[in-house]
Amino acid sequence: MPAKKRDFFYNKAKQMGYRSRASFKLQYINERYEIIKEGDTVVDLGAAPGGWLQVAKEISGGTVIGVDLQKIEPIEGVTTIKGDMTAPATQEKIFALVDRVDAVICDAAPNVSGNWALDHGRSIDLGKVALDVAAKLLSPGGNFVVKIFQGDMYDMYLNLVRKNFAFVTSYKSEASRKQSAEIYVIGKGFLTAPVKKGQVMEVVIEDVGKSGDGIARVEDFVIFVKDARKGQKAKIKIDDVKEKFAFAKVLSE
Ligand SMILES: C[S@@+](CC[C@H](N)C(=O)[O-])C[C@H]1O[C@@H](n2cnc3c(N)ncnc32)[C@H](O)[C@@H]1O
Repeated sequence: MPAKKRDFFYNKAKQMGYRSRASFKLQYINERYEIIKEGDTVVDLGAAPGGWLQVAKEISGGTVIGVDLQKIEPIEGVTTIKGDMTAPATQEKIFALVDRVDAVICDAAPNVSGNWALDHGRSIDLGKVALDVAAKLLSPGGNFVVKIFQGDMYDMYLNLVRKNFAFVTSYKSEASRKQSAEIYVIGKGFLTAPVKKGQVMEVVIEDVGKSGDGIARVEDFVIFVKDARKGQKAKIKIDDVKEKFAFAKVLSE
């Protein structure tokens, strides 16, 4: 972006009380794709200094959580976590605050080394973590935005997102530098399994297969239940979820 235009966005952000030019990117994305709606719960990964958090809070007015390696100066009504989004301990802190969310947004960027292949790889790694966190947190139909530095793994990443969302597109905002290869991948309509790992639920065992595992169904979703009897009304705990299947154990009857 020419310096003049960059200054324009910088000054506009300052005038409007936004912490970064990046605020406008999320505004543009949301105007076009309605990622965040009023009342939504939103998790923002790589959120410092907080420009996206300010916009997310303005739009949703609901629960908004921001995570970053850097400390984020307080924003009214927004909860922040200082930590590495790739670390399980940080992710646990998010999961402890919210059960399901409507949108996961991620503008995280690796420290740029100048070696494009390396920076691209690191950006893809962050993008995969963001997708993983989104898959654990999003409600069915939830939305996702993630920044990626383009490169040869971009198509592979886009396909990963496609597997998880009903509608996937990409967007390069005007506020992004023209020559930069950063792009926002947008996923709408999270396709989720109706059960989650760790969930305890009651099911009726429809049948017992040759393996000895009982089969229960929730919507189109098949749950294999260890040591179950046909016709049994079983209280089960989901151990694992893989694509269209889950694996579970019967809890005490
Ligand atoms: C472009 S800035 C985000 C700007 C933000 N969207 C805004 O509007 O203010 C990218 C952020 O990603 C963060 N980041 C990079 N790697 C991270 C990681 N592993 N965990 C958490 N944050 C990370 C950086 O610290 C940096 O603050």
